[in-house]
Amino acid sequence: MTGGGLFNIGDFVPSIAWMDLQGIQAKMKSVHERLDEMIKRLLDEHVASAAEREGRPDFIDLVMASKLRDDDGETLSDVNIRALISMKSVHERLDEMIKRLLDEHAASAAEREGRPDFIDLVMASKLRDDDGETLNDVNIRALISDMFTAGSDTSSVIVEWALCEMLKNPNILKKLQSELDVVIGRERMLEESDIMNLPYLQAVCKEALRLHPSTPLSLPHFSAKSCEVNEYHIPANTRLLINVWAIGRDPDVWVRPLEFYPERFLVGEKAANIEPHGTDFELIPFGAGRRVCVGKQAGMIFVQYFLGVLVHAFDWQLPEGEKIDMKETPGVVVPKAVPLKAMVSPRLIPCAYV
Ligand code: HEM
Repeated sequence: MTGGGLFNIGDFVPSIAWMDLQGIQAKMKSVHERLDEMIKRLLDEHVASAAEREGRPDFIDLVMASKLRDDDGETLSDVNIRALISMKSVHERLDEMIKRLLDEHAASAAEREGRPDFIDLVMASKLRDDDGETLNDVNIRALISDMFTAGSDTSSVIVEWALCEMLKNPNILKKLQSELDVVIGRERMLEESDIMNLPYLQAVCKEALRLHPSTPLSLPHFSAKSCEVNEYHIPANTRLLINVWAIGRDPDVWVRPLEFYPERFLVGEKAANIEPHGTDFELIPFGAGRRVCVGKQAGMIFVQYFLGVLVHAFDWQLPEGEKIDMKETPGVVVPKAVPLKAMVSPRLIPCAYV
């Protein structure tokens, strides 16, 4: 999974792909060969134990049987079957984890009496079918799986970048902590409902998304047909990348573009009305248009909530002699090359942490 997300120059400049300059293709090939060997061994063991399953075929027996069937003219080859098993095992582990989470969630329903959370609402919608469409258990687990895969790293890298920017600019950190103290106080933790009363926290998060968008080249798009965009001709079947990172640093759009300056998003400033939801093209960390991130609202809440809690509940300091290295490391999501190391100390009353 990590290899699949690496930035492979050959994917973007196909004429030099054969050189495999970073050795990524060779590495991926060797990983696949090892996985394929392992699955071959598994399949051999499976064949050897066929007698034990007599009359109780499992998934692999059924897939193997389908290899022999070709009423629709399509059959699975040995390679297809091994690829299917490799993806299936990853999905099965994630699915098992989500099933356990849902069981735990159901067991603690009484504690949430009158305060339904996201899962309670999704589960309730399973029973509603006024528009003729309902979610089944598999749909719900897939939705939660999407939240884990598409929503975890994308949110956590922004929080880390924002903390680094603030540790480099302690006045911003102090200003944010004072806003949190005035609005929430020091006797309880931040709650999601506080976010709308915290304009400086919102501005800090937008500024982090501007300078450090989680997916700097968005996700690749593909032109099914040829089209014209802003007088540029885009041929059919072309892979398109949008440089969100460069748009966020464009000096024609942003005043002091390279500076971490959250105030630019406050009332009265030039960027006060710019929102990152895909309608203002100067700031599109979630993409825009038909394929805009479906989790953009959730993503904004995750980032604002996690950052807000961390900054409100703790004082942050760099260890003696530690310097922040702001280098990025390539990937679909761009984290810091050197993870942030910091020391935290509590700043709320002790019972607020329970
Ligand atoms: C700060 C957090 C997040 C960021 C920065 C982010 C960013 C993005 C971006 C740039 C895209 C591609 C948009 C395009 O193709 O133009 C995308 C797509 C997507 N995101 Fe997110 N995302 C975040 C959180 C989430 C969360 C929490 C979820 C799930 C609940 C999610 C689910 C998805 C899905 C399913 C797509 C594919 C949409 C499609 O192709 O139609 N994302 N995201």
